[in-house]
Amino acid sequence: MDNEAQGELDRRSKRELEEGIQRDFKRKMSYGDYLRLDTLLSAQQPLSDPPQHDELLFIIQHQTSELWLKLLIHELRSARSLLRDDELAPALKRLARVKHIQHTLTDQWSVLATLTPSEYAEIRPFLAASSGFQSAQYREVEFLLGNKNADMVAVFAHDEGARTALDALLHEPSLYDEFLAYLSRRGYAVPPALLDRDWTQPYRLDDGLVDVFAGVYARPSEHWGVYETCEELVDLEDNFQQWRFRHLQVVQRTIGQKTGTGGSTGVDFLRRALDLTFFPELYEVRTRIGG
Ligand code: HEM
Ligand SMILES: N[C@@H](CC(=O)c1ccccc1NC=O)C(=O)O
Repeated sequence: MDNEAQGELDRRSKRELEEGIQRDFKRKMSYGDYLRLDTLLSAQQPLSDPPQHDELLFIIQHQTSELWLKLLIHELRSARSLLRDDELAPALKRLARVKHIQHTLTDQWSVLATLTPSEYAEIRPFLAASSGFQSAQYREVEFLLGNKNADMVAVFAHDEGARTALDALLHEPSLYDEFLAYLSRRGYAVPPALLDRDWTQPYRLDDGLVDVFAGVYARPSEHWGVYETCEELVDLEDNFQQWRFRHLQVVQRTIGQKTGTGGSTGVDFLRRALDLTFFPELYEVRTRIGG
């Protein structure tokens, strides 16, 4: 083999590091420093005894979900505040990202679905009374989207930070409330009762608002930005329901009809969440379209 051929083989088996590549991080911030990986990667503390191989999967599935929920909250808060400032296009940009995060959250169920009922049964006793029902960030997302339920706040009495954050959101307008206020400022005939209501109460369908949306959907080209936002919101609700449904399927295949560690009936309780709707008028208007 000639030298050139030898060199080509070398290049294919090992990549030489370039001169300029940084190697000394004694006095410089490294990748791990910036991302606080020491903290992040020391937060997986399995409890099973004897150690169960699959507990790390269970922990990481939840921790990654909580990280994505953190970003969802960040984006939803920003979208809500942009709407408040009449910045519709930037708000829509935020919602586009929200939808991708939701897809990631839903797709990652397939990883946990590899956990068999027998494997999960080895971990479950160590979970005690803890449950995803106690996810503060999940409730924050629900509140931001408008699924207000004051009873949820008491679940966080043990965690002052979480309780305060959730209680604040309970008292604030949701993303949908801000959209309705935006519509009103733009001259749409949003019923006044929707613009000045008790934000802590669950949102209830309003026929007058269905009329407003019926006008938008009858002539999309005359209401393009609003029409587009309506459809983005429907995508968000659709995605949220897909997550709920995948959760339900994974719960069904791992614990069947068992009651939950959080104290609920389990699958039956979770199935009732599929009846919840964030934006009822945007679904109701569909029955009316096209006569
Ligand atoms: C083997 C996997 C899982 C099982 C068997 C399971 C089971 C359950 C059950 C039975 C409930 C009802 C509350 C209770 O009584 O405990 C519940 C609620 C919940 N779980 Fe899971 N879960 C699993 C994985 C996850 C994951 C990965 C997440 C992601 C963060 C999650 C988030 C939630 C949330 C947010 C609720 C509250 C839902 C609601 O209020 O409608 N769960 N889970
Ligand atoms: N509720 C689940 C337990 C559970 O899944 C869980 C427990 C601790 C931390 C997160 C959990 N995930 C979702 O509910 C069960 O009843 O098996």
